[in-house]
Amino acid sequence: MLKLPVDFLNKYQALLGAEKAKELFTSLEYSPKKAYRINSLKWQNQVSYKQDEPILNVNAAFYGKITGLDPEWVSGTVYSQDPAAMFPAMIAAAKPGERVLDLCAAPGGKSTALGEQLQSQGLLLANEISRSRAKILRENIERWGISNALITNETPQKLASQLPHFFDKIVVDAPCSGEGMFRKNNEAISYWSPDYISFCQKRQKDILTEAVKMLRLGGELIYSTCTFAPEENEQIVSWLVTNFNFEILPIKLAKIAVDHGHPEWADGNLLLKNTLRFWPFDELGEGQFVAKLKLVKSESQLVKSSPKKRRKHGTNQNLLNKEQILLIKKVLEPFNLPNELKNWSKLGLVQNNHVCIPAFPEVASLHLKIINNGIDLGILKKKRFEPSHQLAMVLGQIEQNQVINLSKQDYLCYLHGETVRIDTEIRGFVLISCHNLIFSFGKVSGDGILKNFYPKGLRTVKKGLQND
Ligand SMILES: C[S@@+](CC[C@H](N)C(=O)[O-])C[C@H]1O[C@@H](n2cnc3c(N)ncnc32)[C@H](O)[C@@H]1O
Repeated sequence: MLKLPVDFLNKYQALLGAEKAKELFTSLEYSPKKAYRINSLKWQNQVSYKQDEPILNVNAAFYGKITGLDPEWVSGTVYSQDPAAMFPAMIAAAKPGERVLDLCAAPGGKSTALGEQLQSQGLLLANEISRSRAKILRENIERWGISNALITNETPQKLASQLPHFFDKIVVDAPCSGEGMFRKNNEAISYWSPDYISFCQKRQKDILTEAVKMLRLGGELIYSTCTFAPEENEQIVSWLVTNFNFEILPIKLAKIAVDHGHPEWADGNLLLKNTLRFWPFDELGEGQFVAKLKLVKSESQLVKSSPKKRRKHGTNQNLLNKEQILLIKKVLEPFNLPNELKNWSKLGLVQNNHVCIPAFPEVASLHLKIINNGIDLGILKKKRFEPSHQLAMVLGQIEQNQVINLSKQDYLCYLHGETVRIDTEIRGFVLISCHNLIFSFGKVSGDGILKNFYPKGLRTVKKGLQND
């Protein structure tokens, strides 16, 4: 049985009334319902998981449990996510060509969905303040096959100083007191106190103050948390409306009943009813709050509505020369290229022998900690080119011919970093799949040995294999 803090129990009894509060406390005792999304960027879309319980309103999302060793996950075909947490990105509804910022992005649940919505057109800036979490964010965005993401490891303040009025949409999935996580992660209970809620509220205001600076006039801000606390939800939205020129937009959901924001828990603004509240007792997932706001015009903001002119610096990045193009072409020739790769020879830039197609070329003149910019194509070595893991994941978006499909046994050995013996006429770089889901590059030598190109940092430990 969960040991909930007395202040927490009293607070929600007062807010919800005894009966609803009891429903809430009881629901926190149940196991969370697992769910996953299928990646529409990947052509296969063939997954072995059951798809008979869809999450209404969210594209290609279903209740069900997936595991991190399955080819579906390793190939970036599915992403495990709490069902309610799928809604903020769905509500953001990014359109191809837009500039979208996911300001608090790791591990990447929202970013992967936003990248999918953009369909490789426009820009997704996925930012994460924590270095270690930014690394996980990169892995997830890479696995998903997204080619137009700039991944940064910055504070909101630093980003805002470089990119004023720049984005069409900004998602702030804010760090919060995590009351919605209580049943998933009991540790969240130990952090809880009224003071912690105040601390979170202050941090949310700080983050949002910077987010607003980066939004263009008419742009949309999607604010979400996974907590129930009105201080971090309705009261934050009221604060945004009072201090900046925001309008709270209605959110339409079909065929499901969710609770709405409670004006009486903030300043009484009736438009707070436009916001959404997912409670665990709704059985739509963990706790989640979502608001969609539009930055409407005001005289003061009109003055500074265009992106800041940037000084040109030497970027130290060069276009590909003829010799480099030939080396890369030799490797890419056997593969079918998705649209965003078709102009690689013109768009590719080289820096310290690394070749990339930047999602945001101008970023070189900014002062930001960049984790990845667009597609890392690979690395130029002495008279040869070695393709990157990210390239394999982007190529996996469309049907390929130069593929070796491994048995489940060989697949598990490959994930562990072993070389595998295979019977094939193909030589050189190949895409590697299991259940026809592409998850890596490999290289076949003359004696039928498949050299392992699965990145060392992603390899599984032997223990995982034995348990399978
Ligand atoms: C709720 S999580 C984001 C989850 C993510 N959007 C997803 O869907 O996978 C909040 C993130 O905010 C980050 N964060 C913490 N403090 C922050 C701050 N002061 N400014 C910006 N981000 C912060 C945390 O490291 C964490 O990764």
